Amino acid sequence: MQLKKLSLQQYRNYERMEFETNHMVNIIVGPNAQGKTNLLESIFVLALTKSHRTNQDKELIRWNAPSALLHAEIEKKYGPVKLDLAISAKGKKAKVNGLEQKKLSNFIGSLNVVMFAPEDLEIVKGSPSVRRRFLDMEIGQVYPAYLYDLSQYNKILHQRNNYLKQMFGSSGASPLLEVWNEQLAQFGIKIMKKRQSFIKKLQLWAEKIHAGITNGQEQLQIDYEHSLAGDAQEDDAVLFDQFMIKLSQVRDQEMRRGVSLVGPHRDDLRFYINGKEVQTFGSQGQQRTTALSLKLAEIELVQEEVGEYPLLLLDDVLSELDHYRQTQLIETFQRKVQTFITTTGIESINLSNLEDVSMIQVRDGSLT
Ligand SMILES: Nc1ncnc2c1ncn2[C@@H]1O[C@H](COP(=O)(O)OP(=O)(O)OP(=O)(O)O)[C@@H](O)[C@H]1O
Repeated sequence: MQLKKLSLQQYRNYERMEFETNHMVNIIVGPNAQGKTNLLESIFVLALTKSHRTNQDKELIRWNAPSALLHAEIEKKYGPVKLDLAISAKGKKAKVNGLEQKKLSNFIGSLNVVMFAPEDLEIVKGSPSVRRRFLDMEIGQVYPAYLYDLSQYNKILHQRNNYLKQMFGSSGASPLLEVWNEQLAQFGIKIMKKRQSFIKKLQLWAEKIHAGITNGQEQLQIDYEHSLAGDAQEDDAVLFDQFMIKLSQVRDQEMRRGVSLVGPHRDDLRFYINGKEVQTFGSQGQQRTTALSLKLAEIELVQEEVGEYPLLLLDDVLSELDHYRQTQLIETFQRKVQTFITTTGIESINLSNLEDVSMIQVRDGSLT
């Protein structure tokens, strides 16, 4: 798929902006704090209705403005698609080809993007919540129904935690807790199964791509860590039983602590290079390459699942890669994946291998 047109109104530092492109590689150049990341972020928001860098939607609206409007025209395999997203204090309104979508999950997936930004190093180095967010964002744009299950799970989890807090210190049977347990297990296993199958597919691509980037020197492995024993790909009935047994095992502990201790809200991912854990033993370069391999694997995975390549958004990361890795990246994707690259100076980018490039200058929320 290709982005042909993007217009923004009252979005971050853009009062009004229109941008058209027919190019596969689009380089967005400008000094710091001019709006380069804001522009990439707006494309990401049009894909997922959420920013990659904040959970606070109101930060996306230009200061002192009531709402932000985002519009994109995309060329897809089966024809053009127009997307509109309005963000205000009341919430979000989304339209596909002029038709309002009652559920945002019906809007998500119309545009697919893969963003690689400096903060993605946190997927490897940061806390488990960063990795869960990564999983949720990526799975959600390929299977929007996953987002519904996730929101149901989070609602049940929230209510169950409130109940555990009320029950704090008590012991004995609690029929209400049994009801929460069944619901938690029911939605919990849906999420775990989706995560497990996504990670298995991601692993296949990431391993291959990582070997390519490192000239065959490094083998990357991704492990899914979850609350239940064994493979989360088991039968629903088996997983349900395992979930319920685990809940009964931690019951006293949960009562004492007043929090839910079992379920996908405690999942994590582990990365290994040649058998050694990257988070603990990997160099800065290996951690960065691991994050890059994951993102590039996602591009292939989206293509496999959706039937079209997503857009690739590279926020200030190309200059961080050495010449060999820049060339690998560009040569792999430049003819098939429309790419948007931000940089403060084009001298840090190896332009010699690039084809079909457009250069856009950003100054204080305006493009030239
Ligand atoms: N809601 C908002 N309303 C108006 N301006 C905003 C809003 N949010 C952020 N900004 C402004 O946007 C600018 C930052 O833009 P952005 O993050 O896109 O910078 P950048 O060009 O990517 O810079 P860098 O090269 O430093 O990453 C800052 O000047 C910031 O004050």
